[in-house]
Amino acid sequence: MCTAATYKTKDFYMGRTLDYEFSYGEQIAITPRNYEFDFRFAGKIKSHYALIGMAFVAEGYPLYYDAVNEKGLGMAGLNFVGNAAYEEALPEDETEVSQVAQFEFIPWILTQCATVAEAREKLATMRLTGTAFSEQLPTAQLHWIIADKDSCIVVESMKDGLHVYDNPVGVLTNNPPFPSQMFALNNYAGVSRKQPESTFAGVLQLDAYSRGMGGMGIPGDLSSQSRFVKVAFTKLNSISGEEEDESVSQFFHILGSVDQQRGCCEVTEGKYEITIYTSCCNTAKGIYYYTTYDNHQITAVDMHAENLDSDQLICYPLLSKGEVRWQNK
Ligand SMILES: C[C@H](CCC(=O)NCCS(=O)(=O)O)[C@H]1CC[C@H]2[C@@H]3CC[C@@H]4C[C@H](O)CC[C@]4(C)[C@H]3C[C@H](O)[C@]12C
Repeated sequence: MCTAATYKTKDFYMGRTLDYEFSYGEQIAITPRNYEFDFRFAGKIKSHYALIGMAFVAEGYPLYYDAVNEKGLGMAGLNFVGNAAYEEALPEDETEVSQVAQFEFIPWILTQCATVAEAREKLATMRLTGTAFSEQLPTAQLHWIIADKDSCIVVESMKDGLHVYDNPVGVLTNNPPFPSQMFALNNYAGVSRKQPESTFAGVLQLDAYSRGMGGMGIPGDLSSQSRFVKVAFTKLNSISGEEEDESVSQFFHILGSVDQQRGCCEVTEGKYEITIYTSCCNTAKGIYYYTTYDNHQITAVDMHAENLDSDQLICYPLLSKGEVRWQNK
């Protein structure tokens, strides 16, 4: 499972958790403006917006899980198992629109679009194909969240075509499809950050004996529908200072509300899903912050500290070992 969220204070932030039972060996990858993208069907793009994000680098190619470009447009791919269905690639002369393999969808959009509005235009003239990157890396079943500081959409490629939905909460998890996830919020219309009134029945005066009782009913399990509700409530009620430190700290608390602890979700005998990493990107500044399961210290990589006119990928391995800061020895 995974969860993605957006958050706006003075700047706009976007990030995700990646929950899984093993890691591919992903890294922070910065793709500078002159790295040549050789798209499977759509040709080469030699000069483009620079990207920063989390990627598994295979044969020198950044297979992005989530990324942001220098214009402040961000995108993340999350599992959508059982619902994702892609197009078959057609011979070039049989299609008018650009064909894009699912593994190159993030670079396709982020190298060329500065805003969600521009991404929507690209989406209207493309076919997303199920083409695998390689035999060892078969097609992933994903759906995507795309956001800038003003709007947010979800893209789902299903048997009945490519859907593009407005996302007014700025949150995405996994199954079921996005419209169902949103609909489920109706079940929680009564929850609140405020203490409940005693409205159970006129004859009973019930007591709010603890703080936080307005949120009673919000699910706490790790299913994707439950995480959607939990993180939507947390995000939409979030209050923080506007400054960078306060915003980033709050962002990690938002995604922390759906953190997965080893042992609570068994996927196969003896294998447990955990939150491998949590990310938070300041989309305006191009800074990628992250924590890992064992390293709670927020670590950051700034794309603008690199030569963005280069043509070579720049990678930073995840710092995944935690450190205790001793105070008395
Ligand atoms: C496993 C992850 C989702 C985690 C998740 O959601 N786990 C809950 C399971 S569940 O929701 O409960 O069922 C997803 C998210 C992004 C994916 C990569 C995207 C690029 C690339 C695409 C290629 O085609 C295949 C290889 C590739 C490196 C992908 C590997 C893997 O697929 C990644 C890491």
